[in-house]
Amino acid sequence: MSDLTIKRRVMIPVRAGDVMAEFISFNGDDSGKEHIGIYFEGTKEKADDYVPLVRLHSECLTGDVFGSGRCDCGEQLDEAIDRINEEGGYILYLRQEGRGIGLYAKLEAYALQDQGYDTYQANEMLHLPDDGRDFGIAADMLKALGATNVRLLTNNPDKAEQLTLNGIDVAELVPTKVHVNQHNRLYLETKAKRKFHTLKFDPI
Ligand SMILES: Nc1nc2c(ncn2[C@@H]2O[C@H](COP(=O)(O)OP(=O)(O)OP(=O)(O)O)[C@@H](O)[C@H]2O)c(=O)[nH]1
Ligand SMILES: [Zn+2]
Repeated sequence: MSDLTIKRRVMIPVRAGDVMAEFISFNGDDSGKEHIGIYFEGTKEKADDYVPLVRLHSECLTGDVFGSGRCDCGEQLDEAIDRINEEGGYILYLRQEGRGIGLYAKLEAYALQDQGYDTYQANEMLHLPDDGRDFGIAADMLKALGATNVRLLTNNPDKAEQLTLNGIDVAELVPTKVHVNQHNRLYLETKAKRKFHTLKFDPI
């Protein structure tokens, strides 16, 4: 049973005012992480069998804020805003930087990747989990929001599995586009190879 409740909903015009988004804080998360829910009403008319489109987005300061080419996070966040603003639903912005190891440790991992280790090996070299995220908190947030039946925007099967195990019905898996460039190709290929992300690549 989830102990999370909604604390506050505040409307914020994002994308220079082009998109209205409601930022939602929660009571009851003792991690102190300040995970945030973001609701988009949707610009498209909703069908009778409408199910909200949901993106669980793990924080990535380098990608989300600075548009780093080493990963695909910034592009995926933009894509999620575009699609969810159109269809209606939620982005859960989870403060799980570096797949849960934190920003400083992610920079250590990047330094090891520059020496030839892959993204998961680099975490292991630092004696850290290759993916330290727990999506149970996302399930609790969805329950607090009353969104227990969702369409999930992801290529990561682990997100759907963890939501399902925690009582959320994932009605559909909606893949994101593959945002590949010369810097992040190995990062993306490694996700597909090691963690079974559903990514189909075209040659650059
Ligand atoms: N440790 C580590 N974390 C990374 C690296 N590159 C990106 N990340 C983190 O990986 C996370 C990516 O999160 P998401 O985009 O939500 O999820 P995903 O698991 O890639 O799955 P999708 O839903 O398919 O995008 C962010 O927290 C990034 O900071 C890396 O090389 N090492
Ligand atoms: Zn990133």
